[in-house]
Amino acid sequence: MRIALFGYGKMGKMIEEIAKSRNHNIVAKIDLDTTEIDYSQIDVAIDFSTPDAAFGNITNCFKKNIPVISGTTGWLQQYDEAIAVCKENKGAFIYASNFSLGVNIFFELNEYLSKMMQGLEQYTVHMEEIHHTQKLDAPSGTAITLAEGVTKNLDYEGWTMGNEPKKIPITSKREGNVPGTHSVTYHSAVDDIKIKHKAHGREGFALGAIVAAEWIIGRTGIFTMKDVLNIG
Ligand SMILES: NC(=O)C1=CN([C@@H]2O[C@H](COP(=O)(O)OP(=O)(O)OC[C@H]3O[C@@H](n4cnc5c(N)ncnc54)[C@H](O)[C@@H]3O)[C@@H](O)[C@H]2O)C=CC1
Ligand SMILES: O=C(O)C1=N[C@H](C(=O)O)C[C@H](O)C1
Repeated sequence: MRIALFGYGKMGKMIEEIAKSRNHNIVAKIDLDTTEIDYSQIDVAIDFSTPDAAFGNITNCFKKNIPVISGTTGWLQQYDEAIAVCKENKGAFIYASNFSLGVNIFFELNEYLSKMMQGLEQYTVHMEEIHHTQKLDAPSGTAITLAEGVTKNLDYEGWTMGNEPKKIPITSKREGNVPGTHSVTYHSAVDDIKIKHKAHGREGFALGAIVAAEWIIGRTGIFTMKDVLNIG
């Protein structure tokens, strides 16, 4: 597979390492200093860039009929617009707030637990995410996906980083080099029920993105990691 990396930062470099170990070719590393892109050499684009850059990178690829895997978080206010461009160009797209197998299992567990909590009014839910200090967005994309999973089953109206009624509170912490830790806690007067995922590094995110890129070749449409991993 001939892969173009949009964003050659921490994730771009990790994806390069894992892609090479699976015999793929990195044909372009696009970052801030890139002046020209030869789209004709690209089988699939993998975007781990920045909230400001993602939409342009992704939609330019759709216009060149290149399938896109996007892991960049913090740009989803433009998601629907990106989907429209993808459909116009009969493109292929996977966005995931988190590509790791472990977190995708955790997403399923979170939805299952929230279903079990239906009708148990004595419990309130809150979430915490901890990441490295260079992270640009808050809360994390993964925490937002977790909150969306809970609102499918419980009577909350979205999430808040403050203290708004009826919304799921999310606490974001930025510490050292933490790759990504997420927890969901149900609190009552007598106990807490807590589920937690802790990444030990970025390898899991990068491997998931490569597996998604391998999977999307030859397909047309908008997909999720559920389709790729066949879980849930
Ligand atoms: N979905 C997932 O599984 C994961 C998502 N992420 C997300 O991926 C994104 C990148 O994360 P990191 O690699 O840790 O960040 P990073 O800051 O190390 O790398 C981002 C790179 O994008 C570059 N960039 C800026 N403007 C660009 C443009 N116009 N075109 C191409 N590149 C451009 C920056 O110069 C930088 O090198 C973040 O949004 C992060 O939240 C990170 C890990 C896992
Ligand atoms: O910025 C990061 O590092 C990460 N971002 C993603 C997110 O916002 O959820 C995924 C992972 O937690 C690492």
